[in-house]
Amino acid sequence: MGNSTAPTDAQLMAERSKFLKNGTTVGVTCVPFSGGQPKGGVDDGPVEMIRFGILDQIQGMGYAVELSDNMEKYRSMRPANDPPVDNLKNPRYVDIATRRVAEQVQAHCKEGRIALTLGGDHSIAMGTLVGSSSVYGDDLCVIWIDAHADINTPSTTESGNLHGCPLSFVLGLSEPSEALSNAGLFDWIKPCVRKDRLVYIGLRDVDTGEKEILRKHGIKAFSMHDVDKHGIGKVVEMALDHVNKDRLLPVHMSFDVDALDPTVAPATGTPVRGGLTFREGHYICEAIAESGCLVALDLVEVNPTLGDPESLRQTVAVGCSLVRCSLGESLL
Ligand SMILES: NC(=[NH2+])NCCC[C@H](N)C(=O)O
Ligand SMILES: [Mn+2]
Ligand SMILES: [Mn+2]
Repeated sequence: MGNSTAPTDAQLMAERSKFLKNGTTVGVTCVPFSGGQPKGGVDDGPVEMIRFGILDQIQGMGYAVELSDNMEKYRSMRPANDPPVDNLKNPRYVDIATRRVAEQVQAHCKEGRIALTLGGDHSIAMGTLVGSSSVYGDDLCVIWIDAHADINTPSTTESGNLHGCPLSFVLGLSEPSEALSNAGLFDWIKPCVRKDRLVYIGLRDVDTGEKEILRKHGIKAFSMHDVDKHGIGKVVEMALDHVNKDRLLPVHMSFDVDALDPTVAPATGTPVRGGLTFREGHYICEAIAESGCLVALDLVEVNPTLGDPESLRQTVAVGCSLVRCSLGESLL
């Protein structure tokens, strides 16, 4: 008693608000990019969310908004000739675009802004995680909300779509193949996220090769089965306990809208039945906001061209609302 070295509640509270205080500015990077998978339209995600008013909504919550420029640049980055390397599709396009994302996210994090990235397909997380981890280093915790594990390596991916692979790159799970290194692709991505600081929520469509990877590396995952079994409140608590026991470390949340049930977010490229309800998705975002640890947020895979106008409106609206909740909108 008295001379205990454990931090007091007041110290913990002060530490906890650290990131939020720094983050009174939200640094937004819009990435109209679809090269990580075959369906066009996901590149219209950011502009639809902006049209829906996401930037004004964030400002309305009292944040300053700093918008990275040149969002249209991403479309013009597509190389004229981009044949597959090792079965990976559009490898040069994904390489160059995600490299740009990394620079933009890094710049926001360096300034102490909350880095919000609007996608685009999930391959862009190669860039967002390189960017945030370049500033927060080993401390960075990654909470990946998704129906999919997105942890295929260039040798396990069956589809060759790089939106199914970003985590294997940032975790450094495979040596670059000869073909990739000869082409000089993705050599700028060094292992930058710790395996024990990654946790998933929402999984329900995981490839056989990915299951092996998760098992082999002891990566923690809460599937929809776990959500049903324990309830979302307990699952989020266990997920945070796993990566961030004292709630003192910076958190990067990467939210794939297909984690939600297709009845809640229909306009997305790889929908899977049996997903998170509207409230479960929002609960996760609220709990992360409440932790005060959020330093970076990706909202990806909104594809406004899939489905009817009502599916589009519904998906864009839910995407914007997840972003606002992650920034604390619904906390009292
Ligand atoms: N970000 C996503 N929606 N990823 C879906 C990935 C699906 C599949 N596992 C693949 O690697 O192709
Ligand atoms: Mn997904
Ligand atoms: Mn994903």
